[in-house]
Amino acid sequence: MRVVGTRPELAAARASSSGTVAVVMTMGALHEGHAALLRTARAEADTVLLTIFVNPLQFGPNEDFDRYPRTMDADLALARSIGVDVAFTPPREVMYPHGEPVVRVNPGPAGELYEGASRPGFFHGVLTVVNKLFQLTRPDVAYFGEKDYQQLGLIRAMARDFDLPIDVRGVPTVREADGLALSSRNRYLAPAERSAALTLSRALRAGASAAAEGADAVAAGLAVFAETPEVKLDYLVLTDPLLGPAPAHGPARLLTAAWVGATRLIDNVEVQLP
Ligand SMILES: Nc1ncnc2c1ncn2[C@@H]1O[C@H](COP(=O)(O)OP(=O)(O)OP(=O)(O)O)[C@@H](O)[C@H]1O
Ligand SMILES: CC(C)(CO)[C@@H](O)C(=O)[O-]
Ligand code: BAL
Repeated sequence: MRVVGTRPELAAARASSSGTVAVVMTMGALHEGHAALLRTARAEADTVLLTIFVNPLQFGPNEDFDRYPRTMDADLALARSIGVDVAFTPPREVMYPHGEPVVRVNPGPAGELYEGASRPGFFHGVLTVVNKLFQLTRPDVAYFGEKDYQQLGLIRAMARDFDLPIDVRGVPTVREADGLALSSRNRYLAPAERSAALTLSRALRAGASAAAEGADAVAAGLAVFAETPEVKLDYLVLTDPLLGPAPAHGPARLLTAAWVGATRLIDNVEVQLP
């Protein structure tokens, strides 16, 4: 595996890549969710490129940029064990050589909902860095997790609307045995918070079961949140698979975000409306 941190090194590594090139973008602190993306890429593409960059542009002024976990040595060891070909680990000056970008990708109205409503500017920051990393890595295919479902949808929309010749593929959410969606931010949780964090996946499962029986998915999920008042619900919404209004029948998506102590977690599940 080649580890590169500059644009010329990345360009050289990219130029010598053969066949289908896949990219997996991350902010590091890799876990089995990231590993699933990398293994899928390894199985489906000839060259696998991993990017590790904690993007300051997508963090609000009071968010956790400074304390975001950074575990580079372990990340590179995991990537090596999966057979990643190139790891791009740019410092901030390499990604943003001219300082804060003046022009940013506008995520449109869907970027103002849910995560965008709670984290103003979040999707502008995400799509801007994803667009830059697409330009720098020029992949044929890119893998993103369904755990960040709204992010996946907006990246797909950006690829379509900006005519990017990139196949954006979603990978199902990897969970702990008890249902908690893996997330780098889980490592912030104290033991009691780790138990309370199960409220998110329990509420989503309750919502999905209720919906399958023709009952109200959101009401069923809210009932679960009500049992754990120490978990502060941000949103619990039923949408169509493209994040539009919930359909009357067929596939839908139930999305949630909540605060467990000082840690904000998100999760979502597919729901079938009879
Ligand atoms: N549990 C998971 N299952 C599948 N994909 C995941 C999972 N967690 C993260 N990913 C995906 O990995 C990629 C990189 O995500 P990121 O580095 O932000 O990790 P994260 O665990 O989501 O971190 P955070 O806790 O900061 O949200 C994204 O495409 C994200 O959707
Ligand atoms: C896509 C991403 C790497 C952009 O910084 C980030 O939002 C993430 O890790 O999901
Ligand atoms: N996992 C998406 C990136 C973020 O929450 O900042």
